[in-house]
Amino acid sequence: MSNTIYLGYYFKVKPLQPAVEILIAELGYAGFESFVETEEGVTAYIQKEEWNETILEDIQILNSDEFEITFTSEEIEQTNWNSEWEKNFNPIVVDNTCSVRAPFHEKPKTDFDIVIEPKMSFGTGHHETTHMMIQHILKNDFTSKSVLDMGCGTGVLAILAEKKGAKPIDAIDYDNWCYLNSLENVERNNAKHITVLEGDANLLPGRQYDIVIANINRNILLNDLKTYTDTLNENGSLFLSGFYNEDIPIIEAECNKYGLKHVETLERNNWVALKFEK
Ligand SMILES: C[S@@+](CC[C@H](N)C(=O)[O-])C[C@H]1O[C@@H](n2cnc3c(N)ncnc32)[C@H](O)[C@@H]1O
Repeated sequence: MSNTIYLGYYFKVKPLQPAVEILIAELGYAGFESFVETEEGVTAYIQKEEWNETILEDIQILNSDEFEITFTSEEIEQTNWNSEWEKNFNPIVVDNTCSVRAPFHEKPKTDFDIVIEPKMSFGTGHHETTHMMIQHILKNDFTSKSVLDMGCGTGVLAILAEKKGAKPIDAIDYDNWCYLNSLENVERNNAKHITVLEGDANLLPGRQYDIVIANINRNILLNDLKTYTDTLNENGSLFLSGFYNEDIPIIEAECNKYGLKHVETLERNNWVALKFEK
């Protein structure tokens, strides 16, 4: 997947309405391509190659006496999953059973149909790890199981878990963008049993689940495995991905330390997704 350099602009707007709406409209005309509304205003992103010094001069509301608007900016490197998707154009179909598609795709004839607008969040099914986690969810019984989707990205796995009958479901991501994107996608898919939370493993003490799903990366998983295990009910299942075949021994050893048994492995292009049982 290609990475793109974006400029992120963090606008503080007083009073908030209707200024934020006008600002977003003007920024959109000026070439900014995604927006996240915040408590103080809006964060807007533009590709660096689209940027030129005069762009902000055309944003009339910035010179208005009615509103007080200040901003800071920074350069960030992001994968724009929407443009990856537009390049590929096809929905992702996993095992002829689950499709993950953008709103502009036609509805495929699959048992499970998930509509995602990923913006900058990870989780369209293009990536091997998401694909394999979808396969695990499809193959396992989620009916009436309580589920944690840790590192939810777009919320795609939590949404599929709900479609497979799981409830209640917590979907957690420490990234504000992913948190907001998951909220949008949960609503877009009419999911009723998913609570989206912004945060990390620190939110877990006191919560219990039948199934924990975490597609993150090797180091974060190793660091947080003990907390995931504590949060898992007896006889519960843990699905892990975000690492390579050669990482299996270290992940397995850490899981064994907490009494988890490795029961299944999926592999795609050297990426793996493992199932453990407590
Ligand atoms: C590889 S993506 C997976 C997204 C989605 N679950 C999927 O399977 O496609 C990993 C996600 O984990 C989030 N993440 C990374 N470290 C985290 C942490 N310590 N706690 C919570 N979320 C984290 C990232 O923001 C990212 O959205």
